Amino acid sequence: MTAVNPPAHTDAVITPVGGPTPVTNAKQLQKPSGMPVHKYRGYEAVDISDRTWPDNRITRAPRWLSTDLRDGNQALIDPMSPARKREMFDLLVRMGYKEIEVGFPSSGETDFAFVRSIIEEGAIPEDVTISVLTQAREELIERTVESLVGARRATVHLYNATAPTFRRVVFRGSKEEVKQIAVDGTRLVMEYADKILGDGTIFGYQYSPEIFTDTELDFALEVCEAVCDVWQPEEGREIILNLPATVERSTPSTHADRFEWMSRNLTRREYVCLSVHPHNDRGTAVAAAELAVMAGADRIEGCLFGQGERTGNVDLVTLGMNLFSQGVDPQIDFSQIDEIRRTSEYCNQMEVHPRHPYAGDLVYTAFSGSHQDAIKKGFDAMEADAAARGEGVTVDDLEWAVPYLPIDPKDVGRSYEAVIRVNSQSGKGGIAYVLKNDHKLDLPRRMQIEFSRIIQAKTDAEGGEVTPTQIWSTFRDEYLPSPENAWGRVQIRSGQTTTGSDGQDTITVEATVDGSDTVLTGTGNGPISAFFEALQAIGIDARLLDYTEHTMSEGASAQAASYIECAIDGKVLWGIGIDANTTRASLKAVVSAVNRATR
Ligand SMILES: CC(=O)SCCNC(=O)CCNC(=O)[C@H](O)C(C)(C)COP(=O)(O)OP(=O)(O)OC[C@H]1O[C@@H](n2cnc3c(N)ncnc32)[C@H](O)[C@@H]1OP(=O)(O)O
Ligand SMILES: CC(C)C(=O)C(=O)O
Ligand SMILES: [Mg+2]
Repeated sequence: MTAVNPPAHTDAVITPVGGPTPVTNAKQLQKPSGMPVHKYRGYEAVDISDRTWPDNRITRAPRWLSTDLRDGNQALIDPMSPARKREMFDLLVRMGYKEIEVGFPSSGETDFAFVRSIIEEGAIPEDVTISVLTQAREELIERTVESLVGARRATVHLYNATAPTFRRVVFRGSKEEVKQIAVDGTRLVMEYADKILGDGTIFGYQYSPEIFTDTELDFALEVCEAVCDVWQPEEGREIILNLPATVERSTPSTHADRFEWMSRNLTRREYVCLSVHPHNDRGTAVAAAELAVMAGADRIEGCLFGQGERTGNVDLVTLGMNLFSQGVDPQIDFSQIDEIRRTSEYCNQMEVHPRHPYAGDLVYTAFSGSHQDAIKKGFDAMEADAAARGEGVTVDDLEWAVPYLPIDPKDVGRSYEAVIRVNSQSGKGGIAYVLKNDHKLDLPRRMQIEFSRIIQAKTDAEGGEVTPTQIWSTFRDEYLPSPENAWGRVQIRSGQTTTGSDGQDTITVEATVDGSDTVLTGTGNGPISAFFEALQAIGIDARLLDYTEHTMSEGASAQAASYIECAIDGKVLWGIGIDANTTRASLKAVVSAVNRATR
């Protein structure tokens, strides 16, 4: 039998002659979109076939700069008020950022006053460098430097666009003229810093060829070199060259090629701090930053949760946590990620998406059955591994190995509560996890299956999520009805077992059966079989299929949980009993199953 491909761009569906299954070739079914692709062209690759970055590994944290208060702030619908700016600044300091871009002081009074306030109020720790951005225009540079008076460590960051369209459209100048803007700007920064700032300020300089991503590489290099000629970097006098993906335009790999090329070709490289500043227009800023570091970048600029112009700056939280999850200390404290998120949401007046990596509400939650099953097994295996390692070893001492959870949610201050949530996509593992985690009940596998069918019926009927509280109340009602809400034929009040010289157990149980007080007696080779015999007297034919028990806590008052699988009048059912005494627990489990059989 041969399937014949249909001509391209037709709706044809191939139906092999005589074949039972119609075959569709999805590729052949795709059609031109009709969108104006002719308006765009591919990004130019870099001639660097001997690239080395793919073999590099990131083994330590890069230098970080948070630009939440500048690039993040300039992109907000409502820029931060002074109070919100201060909250953000204090948060960044608490988290451990040592380089913080605090604003664009020449933009107006708000930013200028904010910079003054953190300097004058002593809010900047000794080891934190603040930086401020300016265009390469003299009056703006002067005002910018003025804002820094009294700062212990401060960097002026100067930018001008260098890409062809910007040369033509914005500056309406030649390459030489655009380079001159950067050169003159650098000189002016140095002159004003000399004039305005005293010796008490450790002064640094950063230059960004804006739109680096669309700038010819050799021209970007030429401008950076010209800027270095003015600043004269040397031992103890670094220059930060920040190569921004002002608009993200290429794959992260091409971006990395450009970084490797720049890193190789810069003279005075050892005195240059090469910095990457990716925006997220293609949705790949995180990868672009990581690959740029592999390609030689020393420093990353970004914002918490990817705030910033358009699609945002690169997300510093994801980058830091990516390192953490690989066993590399990000040197930033993310251990209270919800507090970081709340503060950031307050300052930016924008919500973090529930699926945001590491921080979203749902990112440590599994709804689906197979995920829940694997997660529960993962937690169980880690506990078993810790126990096997001996006294005092806990799960926290082991390498994290829970499926579907890239990190331990506890490490970022999350509880395990939300790890498993139950809806119509869930299976037994998730429900069993909730019972074990919240109520210390470790259900046997077949009982998990039985109870998950009960929950499944509920989710199918009602839709939506079943909360842990609802799971527990359904479980209690089904297997462990309280005396106040008792239902079923049999309720036991007390029981006694005696063992005869022949080894047989005789049981006497005071019970209420069908509403009447009764004493049931029976004999067997154990209390359970004796109880089964006693039940025969009231017409219940029960047979034990499986039995398991475990303690629920430690200490003298420990409760035990017994699980019993019985065949009762042709039905196979589980029951559970909880009691400090294991025999009583197992009798209660039998009653639980018996009552369910007739419910
Ligand atoms: C990619 C980035 O994120 S860059 C940072 C962007 N952030 C901001 O712009 C926020 C703060 N900015 C502001 O508040 C204002 O832009 C100000 C107050 C600084 C300046 O405002 P204005 O004086 O009105 O100028 P405006 O910003 O519109 O810039 C236009 C002029 O500056 C020139 N210019 C733009 N960027 C630069 C630069 N980096 N260096 C030198 N000149 C520049 C333009 O060519 C234009 O010149 P022209 O008037 O001769 O045509
Ligand atoms: C000012 C520069 C660094 C910038 O924010 C950008 O180019 O995105
Ligand atoms: Mg930017």
